[in-house]
Amino acid sequence: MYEWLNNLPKAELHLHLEGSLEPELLFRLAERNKISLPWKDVETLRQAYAFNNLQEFLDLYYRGADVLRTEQDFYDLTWAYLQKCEEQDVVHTEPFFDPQTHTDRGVPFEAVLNGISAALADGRELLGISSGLILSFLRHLPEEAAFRTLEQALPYRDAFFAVGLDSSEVGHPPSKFQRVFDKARAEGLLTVAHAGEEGPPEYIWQALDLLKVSRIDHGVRAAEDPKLIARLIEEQIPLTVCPLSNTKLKVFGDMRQHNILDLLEQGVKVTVNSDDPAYFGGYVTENFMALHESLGMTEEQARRLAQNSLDARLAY
Ligand SMILES: Nc1ncnc2[nH]cnc12
Ligand SMILES: [Zn+2]
Repeated sequence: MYEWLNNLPKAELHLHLEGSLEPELLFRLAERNKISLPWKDVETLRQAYAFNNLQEFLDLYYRGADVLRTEQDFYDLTWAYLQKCEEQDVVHTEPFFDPQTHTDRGVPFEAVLNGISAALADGRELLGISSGLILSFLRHLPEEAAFRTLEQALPYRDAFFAVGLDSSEVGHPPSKFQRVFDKARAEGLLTVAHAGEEGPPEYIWQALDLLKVSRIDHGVRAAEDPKLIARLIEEQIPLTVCPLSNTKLKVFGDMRQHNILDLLEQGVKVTVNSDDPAYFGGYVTENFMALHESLGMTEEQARRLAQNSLDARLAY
């Protein structure tokens, strides 16, 4: 089944480039940039990947991202991810990057964007993988900081097609960023947002009504609100679901409790994605495989999930 799932052409629509930083590359970049790390080796770092919630993960994710300093680092990070895409028949990807994670440490915005963009261009040319980049704001930071990031990014408007919203969800509702997203849409950008990962269904309503998103990232807590589920089905709003992430961050206690196949059978446009594969134990095929092993996902369901991912693309 693994090979069959691996060979299924698919799109990945929820992937944080910083979350694809494998421990081996993290150590190599630390050495290249002469940064000392608190972990003695790759194995010790991997052992630290045990999380009870989103925040515990984010603390380590931001710590890991500190080894990314130069344009070449961002190129290498993105290129390594694209090689995984090639291995797993991901024919199209719409990754996120979090500029504030880097600019707040003094890394120039241009180094981040140019490194990522150059790798995505090579991915298109050398691997035949189409892509579109999403600039994501960190929701635990103030609205003002998101505005500054958008202003900084607008001169490079052609390098990304949408804005997103990620980081610590609870206590930072989409409404906090309504004006920033209004500005982004006025500039012709599309919008997406993480909502209903740890946060309540109300945050999904806000993402739809206030941020006017084209997709919801995660959205699994929509299942608690029948009216919301009816709307997602009626409007065929895609959810970019990340099964391994949800179990590693204890959104679901166990993969056997995951609701993705129930949502699929109800008619919700769900897709399968890896979120932060270096931290959660697998890329997109491993996420499909977990659904097969724990939920009995059939080949027919896998085909529908893969087709949903191709249908839910926003960048061409
Ligand atoms: N799953 C996730 N939720 C929120 N912010 C994130 N940043 C990276 N991964 C994330
Ligand atoms: Zn995410």
